[in-house]
Amino acid sequence: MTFKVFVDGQEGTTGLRIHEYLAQRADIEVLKIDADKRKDRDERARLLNAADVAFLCLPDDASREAATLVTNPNTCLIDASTAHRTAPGWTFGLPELATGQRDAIRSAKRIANPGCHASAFILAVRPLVQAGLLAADAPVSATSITGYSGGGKKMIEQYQAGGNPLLDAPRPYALGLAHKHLPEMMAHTGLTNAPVFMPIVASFYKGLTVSVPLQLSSLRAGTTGATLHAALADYYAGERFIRVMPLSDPETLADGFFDVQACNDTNRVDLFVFANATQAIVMARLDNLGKGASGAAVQAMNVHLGVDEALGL
Ligand SMILES: NC(=O)C1=CN([C@@H]2O[C@H](COP(=O)(O)OP(=O)(O)OC[C@H]3O[C@@H](n4cnc5c(N)ncnc54)[C@H](OP(=O)(O)O)[C@@H]3O)[C@@H](O)[C@H]2O)C=CC1
Ligand SMILES: CC(=O)N[C@@H](CCC(=O)OP(=O)(O)O)C(=O)O
Repeated sequence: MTFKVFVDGQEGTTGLRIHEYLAQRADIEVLKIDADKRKDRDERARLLNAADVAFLCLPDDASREAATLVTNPNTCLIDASTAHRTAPGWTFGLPELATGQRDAIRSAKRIANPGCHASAFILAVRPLVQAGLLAADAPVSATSITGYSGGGKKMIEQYQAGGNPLLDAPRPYALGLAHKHLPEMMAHTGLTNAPVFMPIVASFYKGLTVSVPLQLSSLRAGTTGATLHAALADYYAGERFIRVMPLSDPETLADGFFDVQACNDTNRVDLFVFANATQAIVMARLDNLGKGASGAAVQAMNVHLGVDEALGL
């Protein structure tokens, strides 16, 4: 059986990466739009409605517009943008989120995929809230170190043009404390307060790690690093794309330093707990263009179509 797939935004960073995944597949027929028509509303509408699955790899407004163009009840939209991640009628495209999420993705026709920072944060924190180790109203903070491809074509051009010494150093941003991923981070972890979240973009292409610092005394009485680690290991037992790394293991570091790029070119998320007697840091590492975007979108398509979730990478 062959499935027809259209990528709206095929020339963008996420769209191009999805095409690379799809090119390896014998079960997918890619519907291509002519280069000069890629922003033509009628032609996009025609292809969106001809597709079994259409990926939206577009800015938020264009994604919202694309959703209004679909009249074919068979077309399943998988939106990589921020537009629909907490919108009613849309299913969150993170199969590992909770029991039942795969079934929800399988039956949904509107799937909103998580943001890259949000994927890492949610996968690290939700099991701790669900196990009752971290109170839903706890004050949580997080940082994220990300490669510049997370900023899409414009940011990639800036970094690759060279000549701007400001781009040589890591740059914290979203210091208005209102990053666009906060609503999905709250909605899908169960946290009732927005985390204090500071992302940092640095001069490397891709790779991302979210770190969540925790005082053990602020967690459920008696919680240790081992308790946190066991909660994550239990939650993700059997998940092919999630690896819970050994507790506080120096072997997972390179000469004592954490490697933010070690999940690149995979669809994997590595979860870490580093702890001492009083404190812990929970970390989640992924490829922002893999499990953070394009890999996750193809995985959601596979779950929806009921085909093997393997991505061939
Ligand atoms: N990069 C990443 O790591 C991640 C990105 N995302 C999200 O995925 C979406 C796409 O991001 P990304 O690929 O990085 O962005 P890019 O800027 O690299 O690509 C967006 C593409 O959409 C095209 N486009 C813009 N408006 C329209 C329109 N009206 N009709 C058709 N095409 C249009 C652009 O055209 P043109 O080439 O002319 O500019 C561009 O090719 C965004 O919402 C982003 O937030 C999600 C997770 C991670
Ligand atoms: C470096 C950088 O700018 N990264 C982007 C997130 C990329 C991502 O996950 O995308 P969407 O939520 O847009 O889909 C940011 O922090 O806004």
